[in-house]
Amino acid sequence: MTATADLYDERGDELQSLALQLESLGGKPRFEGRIRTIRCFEDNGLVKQVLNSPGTGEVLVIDGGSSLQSALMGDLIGAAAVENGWHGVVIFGAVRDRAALGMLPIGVKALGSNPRKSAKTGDGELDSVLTVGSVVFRPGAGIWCDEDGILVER
Ligand SMILES: O=C([O-])CC(=O)C(=O)O
Repeated sequence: MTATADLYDERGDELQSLALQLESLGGKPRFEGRIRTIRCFEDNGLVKQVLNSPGTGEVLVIDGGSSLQSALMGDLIGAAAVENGWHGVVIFGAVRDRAALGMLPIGVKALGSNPRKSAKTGDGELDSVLTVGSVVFRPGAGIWCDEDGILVER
């Protein structure tokens, strides 16, 4: 994968760059793909459902309202995402099972972690346009993540 810094030098303002600092918590610090999105709040029913379905080459971006009160993904959902071909998950919220997630061959970026689980009613919105940290995440747009940060197609 091209480094995000080189990609930015090539494409410049065609790309949005996320200034918000997320932690890299998956086994793959570098990942890219097409965006799918979920908006939810302290409820990961929809996240569980989507990552248990085919996501070949895609990156799920989750706007969890930046809540760190409960985890939106752990090692079981992470393993399901690997099985289903997802390239990565970017979470504006928390995960749990940090140590296990770090061993999985998938990209995970998140604000942090909390061992407390989320509700599972399935409340939330699938594939809407998200705006987080001044970056617009459109379903189908390209996203590139590495140690330097996150770039998203406009
Ligand atoms: O089920 C959950 O809420 C998340 C979790 O712990 C896992 O994915 O292992």
